[in-house]
Parts: sequence; C-alpha cells; structure tokens
Amino acid sequence: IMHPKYGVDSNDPEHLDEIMADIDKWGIDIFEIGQLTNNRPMTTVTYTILAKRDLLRAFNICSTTMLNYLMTAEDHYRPEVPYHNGYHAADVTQSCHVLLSLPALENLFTDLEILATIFASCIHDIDHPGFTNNYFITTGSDLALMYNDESVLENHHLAVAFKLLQQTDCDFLASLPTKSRQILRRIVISLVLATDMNKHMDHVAHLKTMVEARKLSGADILSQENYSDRLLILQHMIHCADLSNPTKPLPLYKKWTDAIMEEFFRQGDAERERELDISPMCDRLTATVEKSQVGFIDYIVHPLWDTWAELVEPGCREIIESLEYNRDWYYNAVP
Ligand SMILES: COc1ccc(/C(C)=N\OCC(=O)N2C[C@H](C)O[C@@H](C)C2)cc1OC1CCCC1
Ligand SMILES: [Zn+2]
Repeated sequence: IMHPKYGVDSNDPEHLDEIMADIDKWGIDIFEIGQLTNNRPMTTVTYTILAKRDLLRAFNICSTTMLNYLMTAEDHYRPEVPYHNGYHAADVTQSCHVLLSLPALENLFTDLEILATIFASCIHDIDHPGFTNNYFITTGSDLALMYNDESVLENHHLAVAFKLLQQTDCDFLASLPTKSRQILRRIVISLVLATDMNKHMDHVAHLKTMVEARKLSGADILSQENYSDRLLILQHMIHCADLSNPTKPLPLYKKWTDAIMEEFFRQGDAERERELDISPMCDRLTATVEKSQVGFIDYIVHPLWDTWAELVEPGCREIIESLEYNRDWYYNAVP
C-alpha cells in the first residue's frame, strides 16, 4: 500500500512540504507541523526521519506496521498535558536526528544504534501524566509503588512503549533477528532512563571524565571501538535533546516555557489542594518565570550543552550562541 509522503494526511500538503524541507535543521517549527497534520507531529517527524535515513529498508520494516505503531504511540501521549505531549516527543526526536548528523559523530554509530535512538526519543515520555516523579513518590502513588520510587515515570514510559509492540500489526521490530532486538531493547531502556533529571549531575560528570580522558590520551574521542562510550554519548545526546528548548529560536523557546510553566502550575494547584508543600517553580501565585529560566540555563542547560559542545566541537557553536542569546533575553526580561 502507498502511504502519504510523511506518513500522515495534511490539510495543506504544499505548506507541509515547505516545513518538512527543514527536517534536518535545528529550530524547525514542530507546532506548525502539528497544525498541518491534525495533531500528529510525532508520527510525521519520526516516520519522515526513519524513511529519510533509509532505516525502514535497512531493517526490512513494513511502513504500514511502523505507522500503526507510531500512531498508537502518539495516541498514548496525553493532549491535555500542556508540555509532555506528542509535540515534545516530536521535538526531542527531531532534535536527536539533527545531533546524530553532527560531523564529529559521522560514521560513529551503527544503524541499529541510530534506530534505537530515534525510537527511544519518540517514546521517551509516552503516557506522561503531567506531574513529576517527586509528586508520585510524595503522594505514595501506585506508580511509585510499582517502581519502588526509582525513575518512576521513565520506567513507566518504557513499559508502555514496549507493551504497545504486542498490539495487532504494531510490532515493527518483528523482522529483526532476536539478537538485534535484544541489543535495541537494551539501548532504548538505557536512553529513556537517562532522561531522568535525577541522573543529570552524574551524567554531566561522567561525560566530562570521558572527554578529559580522551583528550589526555590523545586518542580520537569519537572512534568506533568502545561500546560503553558510544552508549554514554547517546545517553548524553537524548538528555541534551530533552533539555534543548532554551537553545531553539526564541519564539519556539517561549512557547515551550509557557507550556512547562502551565504544567508545573497545575501540579502546584494539585499540591495546594492536597495541602502538600508546593514544588519549586510550581506555585502560579508566586512564580518568577523569567528568573527561573535564567537559573535553569545557568545551572542545568548551559553546563550540559557546554560538555556536549566540547565533545562535538565545533559542531554546535550556533546552538550555544542561540542559548546565550536566549539567556540574555530572559535575564533582561526579569521584572
Ligand atoms: C523551558 O523550560 C523548561 C523545559 C523543560 C523542563 C523540564 C521538563 N525539566 O527541567 C528540569 C527540571 O524539571 N528541573 C528539576 C527541578 C524542578 O529544578 C529545575 C530547576 C530543573 C523544565 C523547564 O523549565 C523549568 C526549570 C525552570 C522553570 C521550569
Ligand atoms: Zn522529555
């Protein structure tokens, strides 16, 4: 069967063609893609990237099965959640796609590792309820009970994503040899668990150590051999993509900020309602949005991207410049 060019139908195919021409570029407008595809940004972006990278052919993946899985997965993101919905999944997937194409990483990863990274990105927040791990732990939720308070949401995203493969005509990995399936599953689990903010500091430290060690030994940081180093780079990559909003063109970044703040404020409303302590930055009555973004960039996003930039230099100089421009904009916007 023939499928639409980007896997989904559009109310304005010419306009979609124009936008999708930028699929390899940092700063593509994910919101516009969603509007042109009846809220299917994740399916559109992921299918286009897999097809463009020839991964469907490389692994003999049937397009219909792939689209069945992607649509079903996208249906398991919650549209009523302001930030952690299908738009964020599409954004992180497309961002990883661009980072995978950085010159410094050329020929480093196998097709299976690339397929695993794209798959992990598009499902990494699936069925996200719009509250933080801490909220589920503090309120003694079933989810926290299920996962013993350890990376609660990230474990849930993985369980949901792999369970969906069992739905009729959704197992796009059916044609992979068992060994490949096992390797892919291991990488996907490792990458989604790496998006847990609790692991952030360890991550940055671990990558810094690796970069320093490689510099001292004079070895080419990005040579093929070491599997665990390649996995570490992919973990850092998806974490960078997950925290890439402040590095995007300002109009997009501001939309992401509005979305995350509304999501955090709804959590704050629930905490106020339940007479719990209101989490940091979650109180809509006292929040300082601009100041919080400056702190987020200075303490979390900039150090993360600085470490990444050292690894792939000079590949993400523009991204860092955009981050620093945006930081100054929010700094000057502080009332
Ligand atoms: C565009 O802005 C954001 C985009 C994404 C996020 C997410 C999903 N996680 O980010 C890390 C996080 O949740 N943190 C853990 C703890 C709540 O302390 C924080 C400083 C960092 C947060 C964004 O901004 C936040 C941070 C400053 C105001 C709201
Ligand atoms: Zn995420």
